[in-house]
Amino acid sequence: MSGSEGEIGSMNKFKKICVFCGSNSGNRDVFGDAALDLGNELVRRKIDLVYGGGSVGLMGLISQTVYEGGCHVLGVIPEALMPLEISGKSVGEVITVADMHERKAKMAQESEAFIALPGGYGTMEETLEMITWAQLGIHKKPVTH
Ligand SMILES: CC(C)=CCNc1ncnc2c1ncn2[C@@H]1O[C@H](COP(=O)(O)O)[C@@H](O)[C@H]1O
Repeated sequence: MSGSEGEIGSMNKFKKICVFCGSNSGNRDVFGDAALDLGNELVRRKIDLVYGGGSVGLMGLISQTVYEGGCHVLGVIPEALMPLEISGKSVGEVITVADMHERKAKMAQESEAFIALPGGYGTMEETLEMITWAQLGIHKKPVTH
């Protein structure tokens, strides 16, 4: 977790944070470590998680960490992606939506800030959309990494 200290330092004022991250674990242990660290930090600060609803990769890791730590976990996933991104059981509350656009809008609506962890094109796309929405004044929520 890097980002500006100011934003991270004031993370306590948030109750629900959306995390964008990979649906894979990546090829270096540091990516998984970052997901575990952030998950534990959210738990320590009693902050609930909003995420893409997958049980695989870094998404699975952070959602399990936050859920097992006793905070609320809300996953938002398009029905068509469920076979791809949920293997076994996902944790917490899961909302199914019609498509990717609705997913991003719902995740944005449900959270007070956004954090990007390592990930692939999906993570990049979601993070950039939140940055451009902020730039356009569609929301005033911080986006960091
Ligand atoms: C159809 C359409 C408008 C696509 C725009 N593109 C996307 N919009 C929103 N989430 C995405 C998009 N592409 C991938 N994702 C999601 O981003 C998450 C992370 O993907 P990745 O492993 O970083 O790769 C996954 O849950 C994946 O489903």
